[in-house]
Amino acid sequence: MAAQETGGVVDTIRDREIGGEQDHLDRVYRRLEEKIHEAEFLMQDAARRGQVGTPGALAERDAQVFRAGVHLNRLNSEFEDFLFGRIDLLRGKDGKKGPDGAYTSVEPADDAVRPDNTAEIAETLHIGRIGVLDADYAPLVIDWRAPAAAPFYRSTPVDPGRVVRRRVIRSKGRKVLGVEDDLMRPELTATLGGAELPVVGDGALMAALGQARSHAMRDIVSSIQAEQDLVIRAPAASVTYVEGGPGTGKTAVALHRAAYLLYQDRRRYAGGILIVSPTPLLVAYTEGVLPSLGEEGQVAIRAVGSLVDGVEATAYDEPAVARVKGSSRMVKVLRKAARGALELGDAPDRLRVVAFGRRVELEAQELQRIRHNVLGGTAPVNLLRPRARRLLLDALYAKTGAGTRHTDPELAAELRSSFDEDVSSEDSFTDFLNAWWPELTPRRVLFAMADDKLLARWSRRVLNPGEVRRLARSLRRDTYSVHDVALLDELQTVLGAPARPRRKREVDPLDQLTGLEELMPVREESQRERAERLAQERTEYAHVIVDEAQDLTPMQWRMVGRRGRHATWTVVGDPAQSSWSVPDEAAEARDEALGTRPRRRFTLTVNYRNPAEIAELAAKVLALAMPGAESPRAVRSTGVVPRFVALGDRDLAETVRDEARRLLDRVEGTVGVVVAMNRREQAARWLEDLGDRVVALGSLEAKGLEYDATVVVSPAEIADESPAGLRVLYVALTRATQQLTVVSGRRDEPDADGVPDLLRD
Ligand SMILES: Nc1ncnc2c1ncn2[C@@H]1O[C@H](COP(=O)(O)OP(=O)(O)OP(=O)(O)O)[C@@H](O)[C@H]1O
Repeated sequence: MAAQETGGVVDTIRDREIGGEQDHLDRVYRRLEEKIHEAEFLMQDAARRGQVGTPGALAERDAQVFRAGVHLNRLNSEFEDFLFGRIDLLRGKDGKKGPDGAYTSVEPADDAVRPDNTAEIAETLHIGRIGVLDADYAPLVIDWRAPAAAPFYRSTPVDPGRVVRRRVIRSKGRKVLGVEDDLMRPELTATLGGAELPVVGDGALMAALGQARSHAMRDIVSSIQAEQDLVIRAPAASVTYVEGGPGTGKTAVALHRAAYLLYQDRRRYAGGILIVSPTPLLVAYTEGVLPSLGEEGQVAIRAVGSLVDGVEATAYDEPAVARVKGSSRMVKVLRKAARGALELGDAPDRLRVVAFGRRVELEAQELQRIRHNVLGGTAPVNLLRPRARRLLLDALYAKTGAGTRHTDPELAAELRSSFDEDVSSEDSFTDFLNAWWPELTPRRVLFAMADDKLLARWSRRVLNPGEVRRLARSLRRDTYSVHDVALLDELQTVLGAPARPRRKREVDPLDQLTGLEELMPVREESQRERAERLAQERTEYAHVIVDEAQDLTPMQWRMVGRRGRHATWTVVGDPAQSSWSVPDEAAEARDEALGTRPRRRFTLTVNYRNPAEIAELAAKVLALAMPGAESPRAVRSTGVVPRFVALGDRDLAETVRDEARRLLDRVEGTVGVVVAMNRREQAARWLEDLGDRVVALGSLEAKGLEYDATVVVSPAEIADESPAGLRVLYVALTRATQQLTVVSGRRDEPDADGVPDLLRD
């Protein structure tokens, strides 16, 4: 027996407690199996009814297929740690139960604790990824998002509510591996079924934080902290605004909030949740979290460079160009360019048609006047084409003099309509219109802006000559940059989508039911097609979550704003990590995107990522980057101080390789090497043969990511990259969960210990 082998009383208690949880988990799985059989039976029954074919039977079949499909889909998903928590509670103030079968009151009854500080546990709840009721509707597992699960996250020794003991259960598949307890009321002697309530382990949070990191973020569902839980469960009305320093869990909280909102109101969020992330790397790092929480389908995680369909931009502009492209001054330039690009078609300078048997012409000046007239308003350029066509016909008709020849209005109207019909079917007219008022695409206009002379004309009094030159040059590249995407999106609005005949949707009887995104095996293919079509057609979302919001430029805010005009929002960010150099301008664009919706503000204060030793070093840069800003409190310390390395007589490549190799030997998980943006290709080559645990990153790509260990290469180079360089350096220094090495380049002026000038006291 394990208890005898190790010989400790503690281990005996631990084993007994693990055994108890194992019994519970076994009951849960037995119940899940029953539910799966039930669902399978329903599916078969539905299939039989389908053959009857009367309308009533078909409708009932659809409803049954739907319900059974939902069950099967949920139950068939194998979760690593399906059941992860438990709370033992005192009797509540009232005896009322909620829909999940648990008592609702948060506060204990006045007499729940006896005068001698003893109490009886009145209710035990197990918390898991989905809710499971037993055959008598008693809760076997409470969904982590249900109100009854909130005390699992909210209870603290200062404000324990009814919770006496909070337990995190670690399991793999069907086997319970361990338990970790926290006592919320250590002063109490509580009993459960007559026996004293035991306490095992020393805290689940620390165990989670110390684990090695991989290239995929893990969910934090078993260790969400109270201040984070308040954000996750904040009501969805209007704007939830969250600030917090590096590592305070903003990204994790945003993802868990998406899952929570879907649970709360699936029907409302069938309109889709959009999560905007700064880089494809962060998308890849975080996209597994929602599926692990049992949510897929309704949430789109998109990098800010991939928000426009058909474009996946990863290239970065040099800071001076990015500053122009991101600025709201571009709105004016783009409006002018969209109108100016009309003139670039190869239309002849006169329009000549044959009507009523003779030639009718419009001269260049007349055409110019018509164009000017049509463009008078602010309507989208492509949508003005029908108006341009009509004014051309008006002018041609006036030239024929036919309008004055007939006084009978009916006859005149008939004549006019046959004129319109004849002329507009003439090739000479349609060819002219196509060239003179071409259907413009955002790409075509942006391409036209790559011409210095044209751009100078369109940006007169908005951009200076140096800005024009740099912008035009950057647009001559053959790939789009991340900042170009917001320009393309703005142009789409300025141009308007050309009118297309609407595709008629086939009628789907299941449309009347909610939650269809939870796939049903029998209809899997058509459901997927439907989801894809919906995603393609979707240009607006019911809820928009912006991660790393401090980095959005004004033009990007406009782009994101258009996707959530009627949405509620969750905006998470940290001004101290902003890589955008004109924060006031971005704040203005953000306020415009969010409109006048009221904001509920939250601040996260605890750094769960960096050990205190690394956080302390980063705080020095924070003091330079944003004097007076407060660092979040690091929750743990490892005793390993950051290492400083100067080049000496070795070169940078060799030094960085050696340091990366050294860290690979010291940590189990990943190593990130952060360099200035213009060194990223070079750094990738340095690390080529060190395996896939190590990654080279440009400073801007490090956003939001984390590694067991990091090498930050030449702080001075990173800081000098742009006006926001110190804040970017702050980001780079806060990526490690265990160890940090700083390599100084020539520019860093390291002291005798290798500490670069920027990081000295
Ligand atoms: N309650 C928690 N329990 C366990 N781990 C947590 C908790 N909160 C945060 N973490 C972990 O801390 C790390 C940092 O979280 P996250 O990336 O969400 O922070 P962030 O505020 O977005 O950071 P940054 O601003 O630097 O991008 C992650 O590994 C996350 O899993």
